[in-house]
Amino acid sequence: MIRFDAVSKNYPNGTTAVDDLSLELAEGGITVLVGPSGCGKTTTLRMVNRMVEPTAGTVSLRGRDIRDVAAPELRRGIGYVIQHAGLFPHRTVLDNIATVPLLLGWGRKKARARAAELLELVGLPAGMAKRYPYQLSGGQQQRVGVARALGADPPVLLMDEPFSAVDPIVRAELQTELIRLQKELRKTIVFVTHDIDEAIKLGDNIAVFRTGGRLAQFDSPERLLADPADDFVAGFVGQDRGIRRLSFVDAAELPLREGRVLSAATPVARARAVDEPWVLVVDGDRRPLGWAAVGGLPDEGTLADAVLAPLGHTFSLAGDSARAALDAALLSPSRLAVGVDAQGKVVGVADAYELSAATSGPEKDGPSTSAAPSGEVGKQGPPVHEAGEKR
Ligand SMILES: Nc1ncnc2c1ncn2[C@@H]1O[C@H](COP(=O)(O)OP(=O)(O)OP(=O)(O)O)[C@@H](O)[C@H]1O
Repeated sequence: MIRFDAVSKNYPNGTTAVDDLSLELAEGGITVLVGPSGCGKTTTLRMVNRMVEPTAGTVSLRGRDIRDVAAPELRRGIGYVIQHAGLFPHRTVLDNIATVPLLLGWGRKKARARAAELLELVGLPAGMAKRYPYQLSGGQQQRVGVARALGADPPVLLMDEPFSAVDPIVRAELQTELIRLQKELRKTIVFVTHDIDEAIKLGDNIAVFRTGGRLAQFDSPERLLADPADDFVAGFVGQDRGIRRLSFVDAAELPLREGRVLSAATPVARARAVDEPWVLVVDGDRRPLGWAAVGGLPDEGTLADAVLAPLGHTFSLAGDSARAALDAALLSPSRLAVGVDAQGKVVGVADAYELSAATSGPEKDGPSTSAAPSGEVGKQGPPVHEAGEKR
């Protein structure tokens, strides 16, 4: 766990880069520092590995004041990834990745074996090992940068706008890759970005800074979207936060109706009795076949005789979010979304209005239950801000 206690950084020219920051970053989670240019994100990050020394206050790592640890020793436990990867141009990919193990005196063979392992871990083919950085794309270089930072398996990873220099598609791939890696590695990651969407996608917790190096809000992405602390945070989070909040609501929690789901063997008279403009027709196994417009049903027979409108997308109750459900409803001819279980069998349907009610989600003023890091907080000295707390 990384903790900032009343930390400030003032430069001799009078700039306050970070102003009285108290913050506790959860172990094994991704904390994103986000905010407009010049708000002190990089300075905050660099105070963790002593590239920048605070003017006031204390930074501690797992309960130990980092000033008590010699900088080289401290940095052995902290990987560092920067924009443009910062690879050594005259060294091969493999030697770049092996840099830290070699510095630690692992011996060439062991260091290279570790580097080959890491190359695979970050999703690059073994054939790239002998290339030089200029022979790689920007996205591949960033992957090598991540592999190099993981060289000595450090528990902490500092990432300073690592994906900012690549195009949006590669950037999305790298973000997904980082989420995959993190599931496996459980590092304590501090990630700087000025992109709120990246912050929301990656962060277990997000610290939003305002100009002048002041913390505006520290919260989980869900809470940030649901309850921004003030107009600055609301403006920074963006206009469509209502829709984006739905990404954090599990589709399994949505209210579904079963009455509008009828088997193909149902007589049309019974379908009319449902008194809804559309019914969903399913087969004997509850697999969806399509939509029947009740006004257009034949006079007699069963729903098997009806002309069905195409089903559109379904959403899965075993893994999708409410956002996928709302999308399915908006694209459906019936404006209803079809929820299926892991086997693809229909559980029920929900309309767009009911789905949008899911945005009323978590309580407005209570503390976050999903992401607040635990630990000894605020026992002495100034209050330390945990995720979920309003400033
Ligand atoms: N060595 C320095 N001397 C004087 N001022 C500095 C120094 N380093 C940073 N600053 C100032 O401190 C403030 C915070 O800088 P920092 O790089 O931490 O911001 P940032 O939020 O990471 O910005 P960006 O998103 O543009 O990278 C800025 O006003 C910057 O100009």
